[in-house]
Amino acid sequence: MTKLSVNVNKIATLRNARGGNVPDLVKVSMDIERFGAQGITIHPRPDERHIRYKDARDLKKVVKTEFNIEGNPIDKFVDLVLDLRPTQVTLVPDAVDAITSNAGWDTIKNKDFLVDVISEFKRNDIRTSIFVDPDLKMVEGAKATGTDRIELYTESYAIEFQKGNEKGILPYVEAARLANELKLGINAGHDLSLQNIEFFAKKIPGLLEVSIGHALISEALYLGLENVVNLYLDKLELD
Ligand SMILES: CC(=O)[C@@H](O)[C@H](O)COP(=O)(O)O
Ligand SMILES: NCC(=O)COP(=O)(O)O
Repeated sequence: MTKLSVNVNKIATLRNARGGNVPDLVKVSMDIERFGAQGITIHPRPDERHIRYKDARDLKKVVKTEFNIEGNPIDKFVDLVLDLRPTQVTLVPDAVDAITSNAGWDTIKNKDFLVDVISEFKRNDIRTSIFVDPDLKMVEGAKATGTDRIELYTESYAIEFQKGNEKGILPYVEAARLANELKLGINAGHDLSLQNIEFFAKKIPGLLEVSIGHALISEALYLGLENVVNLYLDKLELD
């Protein structure tokens, strides 16, 4: 079975828009676990525009399922992860000013760096995953870094699926087959949604975990809006 780890970055984005604590990230994360999700993912970025480093510390105290912290392993991030020891760290090579993650690692060019940082996390009993495009050379390169898992970067699959092109899955199937042969665990994420997740999970052999945030939180809004609008209307029916 594939585990669902919910990325709560967008809850923090909404909270930060007003400066208070609504919605309460810790409560929402605990509720998400209560509703059955098997993990909570956060991706603190250097500018802390959504998840703050303090959020990571607060969540560590309450998350009972798998806690996955994603990010570019700059010193500050590495220190945070070594201090909190989440279940899993996912290394993502994003630029400081990236709007969102937009590429996987070049696991060949960055091999020495990745070997160092991954071995440090593994010495501390933290499972490692690295974000990669569905490219066989990058999957082979990932194996050479010593990582436990890869996270397949699914944006191009999501774009192709949206256009009705199911063949967009093919590079992912090939990459997953190779990862299975190499005994690398397989995670996946980015732009997965209620529309495209079922086909992806059905086609990818050995898919261990998906982390989903942007679409899932948006879908929660859409699917909850009618209920909430009606709750307000009930309150306003005063006579
Ligand atoms: C690695 C990945 O694809 C996600 O972590 C994504 O980058 C979410 O980050 P944002 O919420 O900042 O877009
Ligand atoms: N690792 C991917 C992730 O955590 C969520 O990505 P997205 O669903 O917000 O695109």
